[in-house]
Amino acid sequence: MYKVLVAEAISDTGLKALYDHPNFTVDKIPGLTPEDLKKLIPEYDALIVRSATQVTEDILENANRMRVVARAGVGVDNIDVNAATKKGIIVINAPGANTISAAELTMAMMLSLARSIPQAHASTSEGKWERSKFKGVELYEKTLGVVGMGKIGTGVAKRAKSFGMNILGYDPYLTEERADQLGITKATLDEIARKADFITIHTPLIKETRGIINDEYFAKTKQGVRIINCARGGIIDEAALVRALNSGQVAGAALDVFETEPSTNFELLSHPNVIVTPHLGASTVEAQEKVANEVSEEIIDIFETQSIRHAVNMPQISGETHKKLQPYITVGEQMGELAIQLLKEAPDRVEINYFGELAKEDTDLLTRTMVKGVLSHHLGESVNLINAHHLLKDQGVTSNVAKTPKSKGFASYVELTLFRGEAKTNIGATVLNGYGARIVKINDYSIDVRPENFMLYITHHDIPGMIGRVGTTLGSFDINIGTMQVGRAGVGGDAIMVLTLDKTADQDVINALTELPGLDAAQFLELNGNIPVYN
Ligand SMILES: NC(=O)C1=CN([C@@H]2O[C@H](COP(=O)(O)OP(=O)(O)OC[C@H]3O[C@@H](n4cnc5c(N)ncnc54)[C@H](O)[C@@H]3O)[C@@H](O)[C@H]2O)C=CC1
Ligand SMILES: O=C(O)CCC(=O)C(=O)O
Repeated sequence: MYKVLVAEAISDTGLKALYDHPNFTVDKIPGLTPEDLKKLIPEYDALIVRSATQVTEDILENANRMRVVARAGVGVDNIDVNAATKKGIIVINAPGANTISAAELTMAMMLSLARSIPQAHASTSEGKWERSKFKGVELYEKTLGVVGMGKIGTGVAKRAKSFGMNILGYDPYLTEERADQLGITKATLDEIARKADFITIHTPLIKETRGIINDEYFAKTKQGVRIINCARGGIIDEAALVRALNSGQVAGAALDVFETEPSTNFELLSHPNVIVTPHLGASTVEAQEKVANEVSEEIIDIFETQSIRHAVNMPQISGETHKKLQPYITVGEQMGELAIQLLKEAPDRVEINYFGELAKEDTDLLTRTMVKGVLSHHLGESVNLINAHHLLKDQGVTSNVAKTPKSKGFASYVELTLFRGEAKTNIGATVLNGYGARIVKINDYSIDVRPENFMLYITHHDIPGMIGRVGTTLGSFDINIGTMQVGRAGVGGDAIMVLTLDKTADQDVINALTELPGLDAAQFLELNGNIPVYN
């Protein structure tokens, strides 16, 4: 049974997949104090939060069973992703599930700002009839600057276009082609300041965006600009915003998010030209069902099939790259497992060389897979694809990855070399079209082996009768040979034999083999075959 802690008010309908699953128990305990969460967390395999729970390093310190922290939403700034990575915990989110709700709230905020709807409502409900006080502006033919043209920014741009607005978009990833496609104009942040009547923020809160809208920026904006933030507090400097509102440089601000939440910045919250909501961007029935459903399904997949889709602390690769790497994933982990057994001790240096077509791809996932294979020999299940790089560094192992797009005998070829002082072992692999993955090099000998769970690695002299003697010896122990491959340096010289066996070979078998004339050493190799699947 996997235990999931839901630490916030998250849609039960969305969590249904988890509630109904026979392998999961769910405890929904919203409103835990940090101390209580820290006490409870060691019992759980997964944690689901929204934005109110701070998942800090201190809380994660005791999360020894935990494999997944799920953010039922987009922004993961309430989760210490680095601390999670160090502990090998996957952090997932639900990108896209609340895009429509956040975009619609932004439109509601913009219309409310343009027509002072909340202020007019407050006045009217007090019995006043202040028609001239609440004369607004149209959105039609106004310029909207969208800072951050990701999913929500794009959703806002599309909706604002239908109101007849001219859209300026700023995003480091926005291309001219994409802007043309959307019917908007690609702009800089300064161009938005100079030209926009409304500015809306849709970036994450990161080092680069913290305080990006500040005194200096307001000084460049059009007088009377209106500003909306339904992304994250802290992107707009609140003190600077109050100054700009007081001076009239900013005619109005609509804020769903704040530097600290719940906000106590009453100078801002109660400013007559400010509209505020308590972080409601994703608070719709639909978005809450979608985010909860998305993270529930993904948690089940991670535990049941090791399939990870939306990890924020994993390399994100395109579907196309994923398709090209997939055939190498299993053999990559096996290469690591074999190499560490052959080296017989922990490495102090790891080298990975990619050649040919593979070298043209983003191979980080495959590199992590190999490193995981190496490290799991000594570190067991505590190593995974999330913390593989981190643990390697932690163990004081240096690593180097080199890529040569020129092919090396095969269309694609990858070689893993482990070093320990003077000792070294290397394993090369490729994927043969239609035949699957093959180990094609071991310790500089050319070979052709399809890896299996039980293998035997023999070093010997290239003399007649060797293969027969090994076969007879294994037969005498009732061990069936699956495949047998021989590689040699030259006729009559040093050689290796790699066999796949139908069962394990114990020390008695190894002793019997090493007594054979011409046989130097025999080593039993085992693969665990704990191979993840990626969608
Ligand atoms: N108020 C609420 O309840 C909600 C708030 N959000 C917030 O909205 C943000 C955006 O969400 P999505 O659009 O789904 O994310 P997204 O990842 O699709 O888009 C973010 C965009 O910001 C861009 N960006 C990053 N740094 C930038 C910079 N310095 N200047 C300009 N653009 C920059 C990125 O390139 C990306 O295109 C989230 O990070 C989250 O914090 C999301 C959902 C609900
Ligand atoms: O859970 C929530 O309502 C907050 C949504 C949000 O801010 C996000 O998804 O980034």
